[in-house]
Amino acid sequence: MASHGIEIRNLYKIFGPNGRDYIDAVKGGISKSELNETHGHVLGLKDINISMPAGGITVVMGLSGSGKSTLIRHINRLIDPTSGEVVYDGVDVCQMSESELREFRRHKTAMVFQKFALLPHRTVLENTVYGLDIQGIPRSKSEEIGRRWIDRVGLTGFEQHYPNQLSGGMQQRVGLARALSNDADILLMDEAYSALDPLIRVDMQTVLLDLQQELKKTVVFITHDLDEALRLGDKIAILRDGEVIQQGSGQDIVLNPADDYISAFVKEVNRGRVIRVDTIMSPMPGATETLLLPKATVLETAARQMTEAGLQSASVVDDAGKPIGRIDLQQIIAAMVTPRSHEDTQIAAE
Ligand SMILES: Nc1ncnc2c1ncn2[C@@H]1O[C@H](COP(=O)(O)OP(=O)(O)OP(=O)(O)O)[C@@H](O)[C@H]1O
Repeated sequence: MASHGIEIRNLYKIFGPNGRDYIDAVKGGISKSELNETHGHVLGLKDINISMPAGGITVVMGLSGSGKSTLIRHINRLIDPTSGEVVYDGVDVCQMSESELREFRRHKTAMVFQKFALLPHRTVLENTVYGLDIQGIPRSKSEEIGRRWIDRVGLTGFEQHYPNQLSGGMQQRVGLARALSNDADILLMDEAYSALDPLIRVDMQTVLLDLQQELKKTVVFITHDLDEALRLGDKIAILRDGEVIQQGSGQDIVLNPADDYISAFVKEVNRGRVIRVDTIMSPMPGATETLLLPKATVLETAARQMTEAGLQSASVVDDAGKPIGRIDLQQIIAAMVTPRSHEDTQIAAE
């Protein structure tokens, strides 16, 4: 099944009985607090425009209350917009009839929740095939599908266990197996890993990245954690007070934060795990070095390989293996150090 992207266009959500009446005021720049205090309505989303690539992971990031859940719930229309479009495969989800929407939700989308939402009296296998049961797929067929996904998320041997016999990470694996078993193109993950312990969380990120290599679903992943966003996101959109304040690749965001708010977020990031060698190399056709690094290699990996090989420099090659540039350790170290902020420079000058 070919994946399709999701186009969010001019999406507004104003919570309250007469949301539409305040669209012009919101377009005119009324603040969230003024809309609430003066008119008793809550600005959920303001003019959201995001292209979510087919077969890629789009991460929506922001602090509590920034509008992440409101946004993801528009994609399967658990929330109706005040205005705007959510286009999937040429069709605006917001204009679908009840029956079209039911089909869309059932066959094109799957959700993974933070609290797993597993049924306590059902086994791992029964939970995994729950969606298939609802679709009326015969048990013999659904169990075959369910067992396959249980195996893919690393839970073989636990089919007959109940959720309370499993750790949090294992329960989330069941949540993922259940979501994958209906073969939906769109995977919606709302803070799916936020309740997990840090190491388990990184494990689950790896599970998703490994599966995604092959499945290439259109994934929308909500998080408030920048490290998670950078690890998972082919694209990241950062929300604040219902607005997108920056979107792009993790590297774009780390290298060119749009404002002080995002600068503060990215300050603590390990730049060596985000910045790629082709971003900082000196362009130079023709291999001059013995070590060849693929262009998407991140700086930390490049530095490790160069150090292990006892080399000061390497050639950077494109996807076809053709040399396109050269990089040395000095460049890598310079790029890995966070630039001084305006404040630091001022303190140093005093
Ligand atoms: N049904 C509702 N009625 C009124 N206001 C709402 C409703 N749902 C959400 N909001 C408001 O919309 C804004 C965005 O909320 P949302 O839950 O989408 O944020 P979030 O980024 O997902 O936060 P969190 O990380 O805490 O879940 C908040 O100000 C919230 O209070």
